[in-house]
Amino acid sequence: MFELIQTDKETKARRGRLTTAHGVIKTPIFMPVGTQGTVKTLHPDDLLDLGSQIILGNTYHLNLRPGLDVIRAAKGLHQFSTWDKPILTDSGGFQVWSLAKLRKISEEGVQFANHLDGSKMMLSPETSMEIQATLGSDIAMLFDECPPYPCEEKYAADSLALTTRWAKRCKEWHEENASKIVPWMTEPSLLGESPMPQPRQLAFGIVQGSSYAELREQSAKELIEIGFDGYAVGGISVGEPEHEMIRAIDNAVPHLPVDKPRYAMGLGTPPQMLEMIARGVDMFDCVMPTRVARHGLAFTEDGPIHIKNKEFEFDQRPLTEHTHPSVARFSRSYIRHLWRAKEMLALRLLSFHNLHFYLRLMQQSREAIEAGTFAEFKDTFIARYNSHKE
Ligand SMILES: CNc1nc2cc(C(=O)NN)ccc2[nH]1
Repeated sequence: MFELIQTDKETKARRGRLTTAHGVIKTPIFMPVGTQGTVKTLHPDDLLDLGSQIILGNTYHLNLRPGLDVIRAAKGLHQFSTWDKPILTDSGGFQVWSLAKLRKISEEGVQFANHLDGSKMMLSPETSMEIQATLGSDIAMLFDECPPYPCEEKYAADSLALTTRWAKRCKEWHEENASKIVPWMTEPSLLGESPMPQPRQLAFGIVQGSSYAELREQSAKELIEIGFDGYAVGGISVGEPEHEMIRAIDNAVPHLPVDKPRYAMGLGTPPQMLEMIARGVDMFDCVMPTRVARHGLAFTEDGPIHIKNKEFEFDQRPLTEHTHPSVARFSRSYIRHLWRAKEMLALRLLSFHNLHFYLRLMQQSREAIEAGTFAEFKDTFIARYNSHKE
């Protein structure tokens, strides 16, 4: 599944290829987030124009709305959304913690009041994996407990022990049932040409352990013992300071197998991603590029800019000199006008631009690793990006 192509000499950065049923993914990679089956404001063709190789969907949201019957009738999320390249689905572990109310965690799973109408729902290792199999994602994430930050060591230890027991149940359910439920496994014609000899849904483990080094190591080792196609570092980007986030990666990644992908969940800013790539992380997902676009923020090589600022009133330059041609044709002055006039095109242009910025940064990182210049690329990019910080 994962071929490690090259490891940088000065850092732990690496270049790889992850083969999934719907396509081969070049890493390091950023995954645009399509929580409810769409990357907000963008058409699947926009994502192809941007060079997006894989997008993320959320089990919690899609199970809640439109619900499994609708997804099943459409023969899975690829058919439903018409995105026919790879999809990774998160398991709902994080959303239950961050979104739902009145959570009751038991050995069985998590009971909660959903964020839409407050009615009671339940997610368990088995139901989460069944939802992900019905969605037919290429990569399914195990159902875990994402501990709050900060939390006591005892809580973190008990939580990771639960996550490990749940990981076993996820793996058992997945091995037994995925091939009978994943639409493109029960009906191979849905998949067509695939780079995978025996196309199957991959399953990734999620390392927890909060901010405790020995717990992160323990979680990694227990998940490796169970055996997954890739390993995510979870329970990060949950409100902890940046140095804690980086420490969590330092405490987990060295214990993960070199020949499997590492995925930092829910992360992060351009500098944070480069720091993580230097530590051997291969995959990222974050709502930031599309979410901050909706707040009028555009990423640039000199740090983010708020397009509504007066300084751009007469600025005839494009958002950045390397932005996508379909955005470069518009001036900052025009996009500022659209934003202030509450024109929907502003949201689309800023979302498109920010995703392009993130995906181009990954492309530049892959090229720098290949050229053996990643350390210099990282330091130069971060220095310029932070130089304009007030
Ligand atoms: C935006 N921050 C953020 N942190 C995350 C953590 C997880 C996790 O631990 N899943 N089990 C998932 C998505 C996340 N997004």
